[in-house]
Amino acid sequence: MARSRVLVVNNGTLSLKQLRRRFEDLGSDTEAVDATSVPARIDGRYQAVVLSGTKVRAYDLDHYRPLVDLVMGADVPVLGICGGMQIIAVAAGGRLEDGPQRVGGHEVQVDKEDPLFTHVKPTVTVFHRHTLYLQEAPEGFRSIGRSEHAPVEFLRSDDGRIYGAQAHLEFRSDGLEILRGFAQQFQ
Ligand SMILES: NC(=O)CC[C@H](N)C(=O)O
Repeated sequence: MARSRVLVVNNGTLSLKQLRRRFEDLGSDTEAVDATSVPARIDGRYQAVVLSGTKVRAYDLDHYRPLVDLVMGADVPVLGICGGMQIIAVAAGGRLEDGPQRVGGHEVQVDKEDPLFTHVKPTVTVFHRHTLYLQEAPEGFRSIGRSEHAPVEFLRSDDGRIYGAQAHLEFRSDGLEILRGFAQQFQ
């Protein structure tokens, strides 16, 4: 079977290489583009879209409009990592809170019944590197993971096509197993 192709949107993350590498190890080819030069449509060229983390502290939706239009209109699975999840949440009307800086491994309780978490236990340890966080899932989404720091550690659209993770799943073994759960939805 031909390898699936994942479009990795680089929003300025420090860990683009690791993120691409994880999907390549899981059996997909990856193509990286900057947020400002995403294609207008998927047109069957990619089987999934992954949004990397960011460096910014506020999201100018005009800047991200082409990316948001692509994500919302696509017919393939989407995963937003850290700032990538925040872009999706803000575009859907969510509000980000300013928290203390959080860097390192932290425990998160996840909804085991979701296919994203097929390969992990109900409590995972994942790597965080962020300050902003979501207090509430925006309309059309719900939280499928929470911690003592944030009530929305993982986000899922009501139709199950769009996922978000506040943690950098490209690090730590639980993160990789969650990426495996995501990859199984299109591979
Ligand atoms: N690593 C990231 O993607 C950071 C996201 C966002 N800028 C924050 O500080 O929360």
